[in-house]
Amino acid sequence: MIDAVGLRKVYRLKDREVHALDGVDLHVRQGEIYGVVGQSGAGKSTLLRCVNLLERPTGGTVAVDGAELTSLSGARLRAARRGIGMVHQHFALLSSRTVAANVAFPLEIAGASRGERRRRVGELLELVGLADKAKAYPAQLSGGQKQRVGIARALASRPKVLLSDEATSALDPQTTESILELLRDLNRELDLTILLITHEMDVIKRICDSAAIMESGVLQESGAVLDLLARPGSLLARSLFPLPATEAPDVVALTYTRQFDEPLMSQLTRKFDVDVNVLGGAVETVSRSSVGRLNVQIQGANRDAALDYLVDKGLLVEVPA
Ligand SMILES: Nc1ncnc2c1ncn2[C@@H]1O[C@H](COP(=O)(O)OP(=O)(O)OP(=O)(O)O)[C@@H](O)[C@H]1O
Repeated sequence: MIDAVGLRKVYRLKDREVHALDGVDLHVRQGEIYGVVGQSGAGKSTLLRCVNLLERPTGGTVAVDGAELTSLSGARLRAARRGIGMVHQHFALLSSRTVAANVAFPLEIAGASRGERRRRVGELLELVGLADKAKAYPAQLSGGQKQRVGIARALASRPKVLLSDEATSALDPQTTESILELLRDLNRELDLTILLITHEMDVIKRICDSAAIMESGVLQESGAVLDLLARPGSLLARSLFPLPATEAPDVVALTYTRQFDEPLMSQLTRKFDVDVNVLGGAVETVSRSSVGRLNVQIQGANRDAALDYLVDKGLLVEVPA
């Protein structure tokens, strides 16, 4: 749905150049939620702005829903952009307009009739759970409600793709949770493809199907979240499930990305006569799958056979960092 190839963006300042994007390949599939995570200055916002051509990349190509945006300009680019909605960290609402008028704004620009606008705004406010706030002004809303208005406005022109620029980072944890749930619901109900940028690992854990880790204008790793977690040395695994440092002997870091019906640890003890001691880690639901990453001390004469058994069962067995 989104294919960016070899994206580069260079800002030329008086005394130096900033390579904000340094050869980014990004492939977002139809209907998925894709999260790009990285620290401040990594290039996330630049990437988002280059995907919808709010900024023209210095090099590379961007195609969204089959249209190569980098080869378009003027009216044709504006038309293609209507298929891409965007939500912002600080909501970007017009304070002098009511909630309904904010949501209607892109429809006015697109030349929709008054009746059409009224009908569509009603549908959109219903969709984001704000049907009773149509006549309120932004200043009368909570942060979460403002973001719901931002999302309704972004969906006004029925885009297939939604770009989210840190949509939850100005919100408290509970409100964040409800906005993430809304994004997940919209993704499923409308088959909406969502590309979001965030510095919060939790956002990746909660709603993303795929993810990329960005640093210094480069995607360091990218792919389906569960595939990345199962990869040896995965940065995403280390960031989502940090394991405490340990000095204890014979410890392995175990990662698994599915639920096991059998009690693996007690099987190990029984089958191989080893001592098993879970020292730390976490088990959580990620991408609708049970994911565990644990530091486990395994000791005994048959330790190697026990580790081979875990590998055969599909667990990733690593020496902890
Ligand atoms: N208009 C601009 N002119 C010059 N440099 C810029 C411009 N926009 C971004 N940069 C630089 O490009 C790099 C990437 O910035 P970008 O805002 O994309 O990062 P980010 O990961 O989104 O960070 P944050 O989370 O803080 O927004 C930074 O070094 C930034 O200073």
